[in-house]
Amino acid sequence: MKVSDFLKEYNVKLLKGLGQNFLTNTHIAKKIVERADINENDVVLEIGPGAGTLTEFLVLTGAKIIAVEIDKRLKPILERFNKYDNIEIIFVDFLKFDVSVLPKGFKVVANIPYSITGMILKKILFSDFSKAVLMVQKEVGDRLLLPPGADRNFLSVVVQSYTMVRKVFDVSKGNFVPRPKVDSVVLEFEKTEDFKYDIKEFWDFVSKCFGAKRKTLQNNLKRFTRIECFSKFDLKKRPQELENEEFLELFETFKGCK
Ligand SMILES: C[S@@+](CC[C@H](N)C(=O)[O-])C[C@H]1O[C@@H](n2cnc3c(N)ncnc32)[C@H](O)[C@@H]1O
Repeated sequence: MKVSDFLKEYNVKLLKGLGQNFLTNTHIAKKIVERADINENDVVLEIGPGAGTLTEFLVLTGAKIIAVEIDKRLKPILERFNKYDNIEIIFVDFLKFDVSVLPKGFKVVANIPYSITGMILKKILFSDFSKAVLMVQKEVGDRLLLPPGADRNFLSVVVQSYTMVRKVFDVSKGNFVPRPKVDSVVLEFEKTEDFKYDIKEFWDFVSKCFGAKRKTLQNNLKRFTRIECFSKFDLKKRPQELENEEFLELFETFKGCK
């Protein structure tokens, strides 16, 4: 059955506030799932299965699928997966879901609700995931990939420092119901083994460095640390101009500066 048929049959009106633009193109869903390179020993988290377009392909991989959906109205539509024993659908707000119950190295595949992208990324990055294939709003995804000098934000720095992040493909508005105002992009994040810091501390540090993006590093740093420690850096630069490696050096210096 098509997504629109499910919605009609179960009389579900999609809610903008929950980012409910459901993917209708099954070729795209298949390609997203293939990109995650899933085998039957994997545990895969899906955030927001919606009407189950991605879930259909996830469940066929034979991996253990944990799908976390906030909207209980979708229960009757998702009940068709009850016939599989490798899927568990949990109706709860993902932001309140305890990801520590998932085994180390779990994967994430999701077309996420765009209004909470930052919070979802934070939760994934702070978890024991190994790889995530996520559809996000195109503008947000493209910004995550920006190199130094461009209009990037603290999330671009954190994500590029902590993971190998790559663009998979663009997805245009016409592939969803209802049709959203924005285009989308699928990104792949692979955790790198060589990041030697505490990701939570690094996230906090980079976010503070970008506190006032238009201001110099000096002006940002002096609000929360002793500026004398950073004499070897060019603090006249703005945070978005720094190379990722420079941010790591800056963080190293910050840690030694307390
Ligand atoms: C963009 S839709 C994607 C639906 C489906 N995966 C697809 O690709 O068609 C986002 C989904 O996330 C769900 N959602 C929104 N906020 C959520 C939250 N905090 N926790 C879990 N699911 C959420 C929505 O109800 C919706 O099903």
